[in-house]
Amino acid sequence: MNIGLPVVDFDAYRLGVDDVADEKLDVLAKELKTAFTEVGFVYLKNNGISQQEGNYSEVNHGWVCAGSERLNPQRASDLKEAFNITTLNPNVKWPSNDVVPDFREKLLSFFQRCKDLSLRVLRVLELSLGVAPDVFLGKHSMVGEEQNGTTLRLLHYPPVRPESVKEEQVRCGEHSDFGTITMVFQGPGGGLQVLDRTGNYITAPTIPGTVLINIGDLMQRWTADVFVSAIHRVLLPPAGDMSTRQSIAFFLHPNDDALITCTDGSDKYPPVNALDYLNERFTHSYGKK
Ligand SMILES: O=C(O)CCC(=O)C(=O)O
Ligand SMILES: [Fe+2]
Repeated sequence: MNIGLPVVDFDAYRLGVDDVADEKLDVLAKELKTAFTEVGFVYLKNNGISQQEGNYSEVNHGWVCAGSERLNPQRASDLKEAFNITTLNPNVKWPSNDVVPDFREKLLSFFQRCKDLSLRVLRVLELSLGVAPDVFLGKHSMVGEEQNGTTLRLLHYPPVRPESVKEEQVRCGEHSDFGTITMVFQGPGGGLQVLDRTGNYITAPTIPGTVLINIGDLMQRWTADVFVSAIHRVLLPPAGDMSTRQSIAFFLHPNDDALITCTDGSDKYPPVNALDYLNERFTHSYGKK
């Protein structure tokens, strides 16, 4: 299958592997650097998260509407709803266990797995750039706690009824992600498209057993544009296709109080507080301005 996006085999540093040889990490670092410099997206295979774990269908009941959001402010609101998990704190509100058995346990453990894998990726990215160890990891020390906005998001795109679609409305408007990196698990139908450097949208199909990882805007800024945060979107299904669409996204963010300074030592972008930066971006996409 020619998929147009790079695939990297993460087996050497998959979840559960504690002993990894430096040479193997170096190979991964080179591969991820190429992918994130040239495209901004990569499929990570043999990453340690099983297809079963990333299987959205087990958790597809009880999702709540997150209100209307438009990721491309030029368009009408995105045709989707979502359920967000931003904390591993057990004291937040969850759907009742009677209504959705195991929902909370499954999602908390999935959050933890996504956290672990994304921090592994960050370590490899530190290596790839030759920056001091901990430059990224040190600023992601509170993922899953109140002082860090990392979010696991269950996305549900309802069937599209042509008569109720507004002009220019799509499932997910053109946007780039805001944070550090994002991990995406798409349902079987795919649907995601990624803008490449030549200005064409390429299809990012679902590849079972992989997780799709992309760079967010804050990471692009942090690396002084070495890594690219690619625009992506989900259009409407073909006319007459009444299927729903589901996906899960894990948006990794730095700790709220992190000061983000270009890793190359330049002042291409002035230092910025992570929370200030992200709040500004969120305000924009919720149309609050
Ligand atoms: O639904 C998807 O596959 C991706 C959604 C997305 O890009 C986002 O919510 O940032
Ligand atoms: Fe996105």
